[in-house]
Amino acid sequence: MAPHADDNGFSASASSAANADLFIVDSPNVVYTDDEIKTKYTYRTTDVKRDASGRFVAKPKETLYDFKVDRKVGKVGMMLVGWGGNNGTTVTAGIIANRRGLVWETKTGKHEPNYYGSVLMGSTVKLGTEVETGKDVNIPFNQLLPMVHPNDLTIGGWDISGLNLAESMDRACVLEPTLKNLVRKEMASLKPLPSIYYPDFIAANQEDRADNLIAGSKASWEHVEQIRKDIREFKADNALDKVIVLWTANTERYADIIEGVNDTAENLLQAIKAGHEEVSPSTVFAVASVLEGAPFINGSPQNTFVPGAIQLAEQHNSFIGGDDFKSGQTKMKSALVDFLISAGIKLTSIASYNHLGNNDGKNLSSHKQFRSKEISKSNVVDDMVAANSVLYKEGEHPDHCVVIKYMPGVGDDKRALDEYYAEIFMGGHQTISIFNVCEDSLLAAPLIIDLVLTTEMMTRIQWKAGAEADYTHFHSVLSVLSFMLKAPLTPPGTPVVNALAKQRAALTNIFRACVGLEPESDMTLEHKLF
Ligand SMILES: NC(=O)c1ccc[n+]([C@@H]2O[C@H](COP(=O)([O-])OP(=O)(O)OC[C@H]3O[C@@H](n4cnc5c(N)ncnc54)[C@H](O)[C@@H]3O)[C@@H](O)[C@H]2O)c1
Ligand SMILES: O=P([O-])([O-])O[C@@H]1[C@@H](O)[C@H](O)[C@@H](O)[C@H](O)[C@@H]1O
Repeated sequence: MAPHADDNGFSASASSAANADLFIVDSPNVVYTDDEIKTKYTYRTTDVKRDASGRFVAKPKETLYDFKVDRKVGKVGMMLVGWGGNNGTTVTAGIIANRRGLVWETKTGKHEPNYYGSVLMGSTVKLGTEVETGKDVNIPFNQLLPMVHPNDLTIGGWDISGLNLAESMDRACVLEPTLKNLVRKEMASLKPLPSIYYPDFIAANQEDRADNLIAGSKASWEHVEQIRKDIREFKADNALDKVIVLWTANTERYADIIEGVNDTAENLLQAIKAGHEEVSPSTVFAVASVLEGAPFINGSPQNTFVPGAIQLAEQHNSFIGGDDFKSGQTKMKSALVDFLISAGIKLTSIASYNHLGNNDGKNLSSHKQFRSKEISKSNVVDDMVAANSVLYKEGEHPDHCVVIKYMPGVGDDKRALDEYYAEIFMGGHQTISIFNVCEDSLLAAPLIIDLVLTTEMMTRIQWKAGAEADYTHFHSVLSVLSFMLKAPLTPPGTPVVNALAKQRAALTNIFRACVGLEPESDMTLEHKLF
C-alpha cells in the first residue's frame, strides 16, 4: 500500500493508486495524493574524463531529482494545421470510430476500431517481475502515467482548403467506404478554419486547393493575432483546459536563417510585424501558439523552428517539438541501421527510394519541398555511425541516397524500396533489400495521437533538484518526442539521438522515473546469477 503522505513529510493524505485499477508503486520515495504523484528519484549516470596518460576515467554519478505529476488530466483540445489533409482527416475519422465503437464491413470481413501504430495506445512496457512466478509483468504504455485518452480529445484546426472533413476524407481516399459512411455525418459537420497561405513556401501545384484563406500572402502580425484568437475561441467554445497545436499541413521549403530577421525571438517578432517574406506559415503558427501558451508540434520536415522561434518558446516556457512524423521507411531505417551497426556490421550504402500518389507526394514533387524531406530522411543514421569508431573513421559515413517520386496511381499506399549494403567478416558483403508498402496516413495518424498525448503529459510533469528549489517544467524543446519524429528537435547544443530503441527507452524511463521506478535495464540478473 502506498505510504501515507505524512510518512515522507508531504502535506495532504495519500489516496488511491496512480492508476486506480492497475498499479501503485510501493516505495518510500513515492507519494500519491488526490492531485499529484510526487517522487524522489536518483538519476545514475557515468562521468568520463581522461587522465594524464589519456586513459578514460569513468566515475559513477548520482543526481537527486524530485518529480511531480499532476494527476488531473482535464479536457484537452487538438488543433491540426492542415486538418483537411490525408493525415488530418484520417486521424479524426479514426478517433470518431474508436469513440463510438463502430464496426464496418470490408471484403475481408468485419473490422473494429483500434489504435494500432500508436506506441502509447498499442504497446506495453515492463512494470517489473512477478515475485511468485519470476515472469515479466507488462502493462499498456498509456497506463504508466495518467494520460488523456484519444477518444476524449476535442479536435479542430485550420486548412487552406475549405472542404468539410467528409469531403476531405473522400478526397484523401484513405479509408474504406463502409467506414467513411459511418462517420460521414459527423465529419461533414467539421469545417477547417481559414488559414494563412504564403504561396512561395509550398509547391505551386497546391494553389488550386487554396480557397479558405486569411487575407495576406506573407507574414503579418494580424496573422499571429488571428491564429491566437482562433486558439482562444476554440478553447473557450469547448470549455477546454488546454489546447495542443500540431502542424500536419504541407511540407514547406526551408526558410533561410537571416541575422536580424529570425535569429532571435525579438528579431522574429519584428520581422513578422514588418511582413518579412522569409517567415513561413508554420513559423507564424509556432509563434502564435507559443504566445498563446499552446504547445506546438511540427509533423513536417521544414525548419519551422528557426532560432528565434526556439528562443521565443524558451522565453515563454512554452513547449515545441518536431520535426517530421517518422512513419514507415525512415522508422524501419532507424531500427535496421541501429541493429546492423550495433552488431558490428559495417553498413556502407543505403539507397532509399519511395513513391507515393497522395497530395503530400504531389507537393514533394516540387524540388524545394522535396529538399526539406530529403534532409529529414537522410540525417537519421548520423548518430549511430558517429558512435561506432570501430567501423567508421572520423568523418566516414555510408553512402546514403533518398529518392521520392510522385506516382498518382498508388495514392496513399506509399511504396518504400530500400537496399542496405554492408561489409561483413573477411571481405564478405551483406545486401538487404526491402519492399515496404506503407499506407502513409494510416501510419502517420497514430503518431499524431502519440505526439499530442505525450506533449499533453509533459505539461503535467515538473521537476526540481534540491529541497529548496522550485518545481519547473522540462525544457521547452521536447526531445522526448523523438521516437515519433525523423529529425528530432533538441534543446540547443544537445545531441540528437535517432536510434529507435534508445528513443523508446528514453520515453519509457522518463515516465518510469515519474512514478519512482528505476530505468528498465533488461539485465534480468535474477535469471542469470543463480
Ligand atoms: N506518413 C505520412 O503521411 C507522413 C509522414 C511523415 C510526414 N508527413 C508530413 O505530414 C504532412 C501532411 O501529410 P498529408 O499526407 O496529410 O498531406 P496532405 O497534402 O494530404 O495534407 C496537407 C494539408 O495541409 C493543407 N495546408 C497546406 N498549407 C497549409 C497552411 N498554410 N495552413 C493550413 N493548411 C495548409 C493542405 O490543404 C492539405 O489539406 C506533410 O508535410 C507530410 O510530408 C506525412
Ligand atoms: O516513411 P517515412 O520515411 O517515415 O516518411 C514518408 C516518406 O517516405 C514519404 O516520401 C513522404 O511523402 C511522407 O511524408 C513521409 O515523410
